[in-house]
Amino acid sequence: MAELLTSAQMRAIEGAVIDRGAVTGLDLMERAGQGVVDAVFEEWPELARSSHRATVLCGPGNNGGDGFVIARLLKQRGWEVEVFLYGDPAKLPPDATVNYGRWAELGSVSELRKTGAWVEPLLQADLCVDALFGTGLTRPFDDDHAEALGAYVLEAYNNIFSGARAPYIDRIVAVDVPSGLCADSGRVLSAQGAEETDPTKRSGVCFGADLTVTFHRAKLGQYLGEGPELCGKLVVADIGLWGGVTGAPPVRQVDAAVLRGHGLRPDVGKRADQHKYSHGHALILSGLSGKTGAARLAARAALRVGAGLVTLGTPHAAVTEVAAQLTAIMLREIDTPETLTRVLADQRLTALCLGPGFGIDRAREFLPCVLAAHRATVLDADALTALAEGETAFAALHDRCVLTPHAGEFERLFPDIAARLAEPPTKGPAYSKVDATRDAARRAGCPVLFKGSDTVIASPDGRCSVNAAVYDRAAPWLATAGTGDVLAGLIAGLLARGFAPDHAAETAAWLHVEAAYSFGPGLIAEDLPEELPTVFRTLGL
Ligand SMILES: NC(=O)C1=CN([C@@H]2O[C@H](COP(=O)(O)OP(=O)(O)OC[C@H]3O[C@@H](n4cnc5c(N)ncnc54)[C@H](O)[C@@H]3O)[C@@H](O)[C@H]2O)[C@@H](O)CC1
Ligand SMILES: Nc1ncnc2c1ncn2[C@@H]1O[C@H](COP(=O)(O)OP(=O)(O)O)[C@@H](O)[C@H]1O
Ligand SMILES: [K+]
Repeated sequence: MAELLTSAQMRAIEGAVIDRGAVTGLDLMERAGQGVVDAVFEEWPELARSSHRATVLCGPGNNGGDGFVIARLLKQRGWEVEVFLYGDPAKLPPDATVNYGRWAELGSVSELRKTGAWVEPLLQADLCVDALFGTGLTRPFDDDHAEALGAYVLEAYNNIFSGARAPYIDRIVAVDVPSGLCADSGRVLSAQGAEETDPTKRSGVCFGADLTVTFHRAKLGQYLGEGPELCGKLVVADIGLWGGVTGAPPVRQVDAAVLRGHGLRPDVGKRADQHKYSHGHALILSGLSGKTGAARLAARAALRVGAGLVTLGTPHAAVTEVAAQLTAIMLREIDTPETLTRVLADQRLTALCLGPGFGIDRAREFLPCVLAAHRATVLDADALTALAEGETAFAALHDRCVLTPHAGEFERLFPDIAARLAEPPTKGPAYSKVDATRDAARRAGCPVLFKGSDTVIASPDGRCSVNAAVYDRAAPWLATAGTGDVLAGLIAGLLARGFAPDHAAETAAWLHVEAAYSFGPGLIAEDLPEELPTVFRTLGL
């Protein structure tokens, strides 16, 4: 189980190990610098074969200290190295001061000025080392430097609005975090109101990288928001620290190990002595005629993920349409909330799914009855919109519900939280999608799965995980109509099987991306459930 750390958690882990006298900050800085050099040669083996030219940009804190170590290690290999410092050498923290001194015996340090004298060497370098700011970034670049950096970053190499990159610098490695990116939120810090005077400052300035080498554990901001794109590729270097987060629940990265813990074991959690009713019965409520596709997708996903039985609760007018397209999935006519209440008297129905293609008016009508049933329930799509309208319905949410909003639905459900998340981040650590989802889950009293390529799942007690489809798990072809309905169905199927709501959400989100990744480009929503058997087999589940 991988924990994703905040800056404060990383500092606490480092501090605890140093306090025990097991290692010094200087040792850690040396290992960090070495870790970056090793990762650079691993990524670009051509650089290891002979000496080259590097420009190292150092900042005023320990990130800059790492930069001085890297400069020295490269110089010792015969490289031509130019070092620029942003800040006053007299104000460097102690370990960075030591490494500044060690470097000063080998080469000079120029001031990183607004004049941009550093831009020319940077353009000619084979490697640019960004050691300006790491986990200590607390505010956006100061105006004068932002001007120089901004002009350069935006125009010459990394246009963060269009994502276009000019091919000026071959290789940029970020030490720990791309400078300008908040390590906790994955957001680029920007000056308040800057966009009013200068549109190029709207998203702030960040030094995007081809490779980011972080230490001990990945940081949250490397998996959220703009983080993955700006990090390029992410490598975690072991610098001999140990220990994890204490106190508050850590944010975990969902992975196969987490899933096994949730019950998705080699037999997919099923035993030979069990029968279909041992694996639960999911009821997916379908929309009206012409709108039944979403619920059918969800139902198929629920069945594929292992629910013993799946029934589509279908309005009378849509029965023929739905019946024509079902085989293993069962059908039950449900026209009114009263009928639903009668159907739910059968306690073998272990999970419900309301929302996909259901229609907002009908969702409004059915929601009270669905919530009153106190079953494990996924609320998605139209059910979320209906939920956002009524305080009574919201108050009826219980801890066996799972809410699965995309950004638009999240804004409708939690307007104040969404507004806070939308504010330009001017200070680090900035309010993040993790913070927002945790706040939402606390208010709702049930797990919330906030969708996106950086899906966040939070529970009311603060437990939280991230299922990010980024780096080597990127599956942008998931952004196609109906994939959200499949996700709702996967959660419903797992709830039916008895998974706890947060475990069902995590497991479903992970399988959803695995299935998309396994299928590849060209994917449409229908393909996702059909890809699950391959995913299970590949994983040895
Ligand atoms: N925590 C750890 O265990 C380790 C940390 N190391 C390095 O230390 C870094 C953290 O060091 P620091 O906490 O000193 O933080 P940073 O080096 O990231 O920067 C903090 C300094 O920059 C200033 N600052 C922040 N935002 C600024 C802005 N916009 N303009 C001008 N100045 C600004 C702060 O006032 C402070 O002086 C990590 O990112 C990593 O590179 C490594 O040496 C290895 C171990
Ligand atoms: N770029 C992306 N990378 C990975 N997953 C994505 C991306 N864009 C969307 N998704 C996922 O696809 C699904 C889309 O759901 P949703 O927006 O509800 O669509 P729909 O209503 O059409 O089913 C979500 O699970 C979301 O996390
Ligand atoms: K950096």
